[in-house]
Amino acid sequence: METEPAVPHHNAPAAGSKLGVHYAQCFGCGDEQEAGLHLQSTVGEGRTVHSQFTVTEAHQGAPGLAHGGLLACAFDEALGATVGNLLRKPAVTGRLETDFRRPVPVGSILYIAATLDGTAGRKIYVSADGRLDAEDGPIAVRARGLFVMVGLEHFTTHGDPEALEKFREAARNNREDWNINP
Ligand SMILES: CCCCCCCCCC(=O)SCCNC(=O)CCNC(=O)[C@H](O)C(C)(C)COP(=O)(O)OP(=O)(O)OC[C@H]1O[C@@H](n2cnc3c(N)ncnc32)[C@H](O)[C@@H]1OP(=O)(O)O
Repeated sequence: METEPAVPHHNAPAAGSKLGVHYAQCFGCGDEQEAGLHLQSTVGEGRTVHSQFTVTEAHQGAPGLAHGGLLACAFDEALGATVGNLLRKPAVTGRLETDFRRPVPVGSILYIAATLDGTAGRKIYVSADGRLDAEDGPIAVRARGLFVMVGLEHFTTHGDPEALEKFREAARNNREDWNINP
C-alpha cells in the first residue's frame, strides 16, 4: 500500500494551541500521576506538535540519568498526541523505534518536535527528535512510530470502560468537537 501525505483533520487545533491532558491518569501527560512525565504539548506549523518535559529523580535509570524506557514513553506520548490531535482519530502505537544519541541528565528539559509523516490505510507514520534544554539544543533521542487506527471498541473491549468515560470527559472539556470515532 502506498504511503500518502498525512492531512490534518479540518477541526485539528490551530498552530499555537496548547494541548490539554487527554487522560488524568496517563503516565505521559496526566496531572494525577505524581511521578509521571507531565508532558506539555503545543501544535506547531504544518503537521507538527512540540512537546516538552522536565526529567526528574523519579525518571532515573542510572544515577542522575533518565531511564531509556522512560524516554521511549515520552516519545510514545508525544507521537500519540501528534497523531490524536492532528488526525482526530483513535489510534494506538503498533511500533516504536528509538535511537538514544546522548545521555539525558536529571534536571534537563527534553524538547520533542514530532511530525506526521504519512498514512497508508489504517497505518500512520510519525517521527520526532528530542533535543536537550532548548528547541535548537543537541539531539539526544530520535524516534519513529507506527500508529494503527482503531475503533472505539479497542478501548471498551480491552480497557476499563469507566476510565474510558473519564477520557471522553477530558476530551469534551478540551475540545467539544473531538471526534472519537474513526
Ligand atoms: C489525544 C490522544 C493522545 C493519546 C496519546 C497516547 C500515547 C500512548 C499511545 C499508546 O501507548 S497505545 C498503547 C500501546 N499499544 C498497544 O497496546 C497496541 C497493541 N496492539 C494492538 O492492539 C494491535 O496489534 C493493533 C491494533 C496495533 C493492530 O491490530 P489489528 O488487528 O487492528 O490490525 P493488523 O494486525 O491487521 O494491522 C493493521 C496494519 O498495521 C500493520 N502493523 C500492525 N502492527 C505492526 C507493527 N508492530 N509493525 C509493523 N506493522 C504493523 C499490519 O501489518 C497491517 O498492515 P497492512 O494494512 O499493510 O496489512
